[in-house]
Amino acid sequence: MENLSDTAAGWGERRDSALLTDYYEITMLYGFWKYGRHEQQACFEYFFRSLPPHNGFALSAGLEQFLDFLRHFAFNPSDLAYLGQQGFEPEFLEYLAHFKPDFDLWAVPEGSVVFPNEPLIRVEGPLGFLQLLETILLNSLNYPTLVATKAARVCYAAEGDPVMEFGLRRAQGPDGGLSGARAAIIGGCVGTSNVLAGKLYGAKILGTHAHSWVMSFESETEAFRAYAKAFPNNITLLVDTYDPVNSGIPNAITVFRELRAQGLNPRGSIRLDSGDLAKLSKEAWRLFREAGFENPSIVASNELDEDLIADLKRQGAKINSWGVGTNLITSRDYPALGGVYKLVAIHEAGGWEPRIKISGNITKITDPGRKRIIRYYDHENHPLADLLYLEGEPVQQGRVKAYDRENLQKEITFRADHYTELSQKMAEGGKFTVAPVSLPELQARAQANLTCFPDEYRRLRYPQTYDVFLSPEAARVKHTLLEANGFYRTEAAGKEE
Ligand SMILES: Nc1ncnc2c1ncn2[C@@H]1O[C@H](COP(=O)(O)OP(=O)(O)OP(=O)(O)O)[C@@H](O)[C@H]1O
Ligand SMILES: O=P(O)(O)OC[C@H]1O[C@H](OP(=O)(O)OP(=O)(O)O)[C@H](O)[C@@H]1O
Ligand SMILES: O=C(O)c1cccnc1
Repeated sequence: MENLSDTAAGWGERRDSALLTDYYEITMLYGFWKYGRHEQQACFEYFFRSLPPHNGFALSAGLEQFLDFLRHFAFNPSDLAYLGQQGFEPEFLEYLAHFKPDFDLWAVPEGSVVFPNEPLIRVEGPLGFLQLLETILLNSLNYPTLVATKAARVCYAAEGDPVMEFGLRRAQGPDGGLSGARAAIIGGCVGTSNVLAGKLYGAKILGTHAHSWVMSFESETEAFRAYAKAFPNNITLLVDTYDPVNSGIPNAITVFRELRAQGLNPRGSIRLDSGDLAKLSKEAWRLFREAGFENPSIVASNELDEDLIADLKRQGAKINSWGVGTNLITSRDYPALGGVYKLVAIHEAGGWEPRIKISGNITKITDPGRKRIIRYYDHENHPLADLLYLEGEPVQQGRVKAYDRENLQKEITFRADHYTELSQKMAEGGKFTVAPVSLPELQARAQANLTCFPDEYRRLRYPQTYDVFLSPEAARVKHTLLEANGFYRTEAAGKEE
């Protein structure tokens, strides 16, 4: 197996990633090619239908990984040989060998606050190629968006205290550990314990030490002293291997005092990883202050999540730094974002024709047409609502008329001060028109976007629902297609005579 490369996103450069797809994408591509339909222009959009429970928003992430995949997309000779063994004919393999991706792409930048049913990516190009993109696009976006969203909640609960991402050891495989760490940083974590994520993405690497370090020495003090000698300027001592109050904390204080006696100026930093974190942190705070350490750093870890952190805050815990692993990187309470990729328009002789997917479940009926997302704000720059406009439709200003996605009869009007467009054009004719953005910039962007939203959308329980509406033209087209597909027709009751 090849190693991950050391470029910004890494795994996109694997030479066999064109096969990282579901088999049916390739059989459909074959079918389109066989019937000469593969070059027909189509438009697909990526969106998710619902937020994780209790979430008022999501934070987009993973786009760079998808773009990296696209930048390197190619079928290599061994991929083609493998597909040949599966029975695909040589002419098809020849077509794949010279596959030149040609597409236009619009996307909401990473680190944006987004909501259900918004087209986070819109891609236009040959039907065959766009179909092939479905699986890898969903795979690239769904998980990072979930983890970035979770991280934003965890950091919100921590009220500005630094949160370190500690999840690699319990992540879903090496790639979960990597893309999860990247997403956690976008969501607000100050750094990660994942060293490769530091190298690949420029994430800050951070850490303390394990219980095994202490257990490997004859005494706890000896262990602390040895660690302090190796890293005199920056240590956090893990104090719960034996007995935090009677042993770990006093021994850590002894070692920090020794550093002081050597002329150093340690803040005094410990990690608590078990027991009653509120009670122990208060006790540690008191003992450090009595020993003349005015502002000790008290790190907590142990199966933390946003609810537990909020609860510890409520209890007045004297914790000022958090290490969060498993629950964040696995998004344990909601392990998959159900993002989907749907055909919304197809280019026929007369131009673009919108397409709709009908469902008995009204929330699953798609919004037809090639769309843009417009976010409206009030005069204090607080977002009011997002509207999905059709491409080419004029954007309303001032008094805005909008329609409920599921009940098109319902018209909503509101007054807006200004608006922004969320999606940006990122590729034209298969060529990328934007450069990758650094991880610190993505984190800063996410923070700025999040703080635009008032607390009621961000609180951890029963957040206010943010509205996503259809524009007048998007609603009209949806209504027309629903009508054409018999959606409003009701079956006559009773039997025919
Ligand atoms: N004050 C507190 N309020 C609420 N939850 C807490 C508090 N202190 C700790 N917890 C959480 O309770 C859970 C259980 O922690 P606890 O230390 O009892 O078990 P443990 O991990 O098995 O400990 P040990 O390693 O000593 O066996 C953890 O998720 C921990 O973060
Ligand atoms: O609880 P999480 O949120 O997943 O955070 C990471 C956990 O991983 C480590 O424990 P582990 O028992 O693996 O190793 P240790 O000996 O260093 O404690 C660490 O001490 C945390 O408890
Ligand atoms: O550095 C740490 O303290 C750390 C790293 C990974 C998992 N748990 C803790």
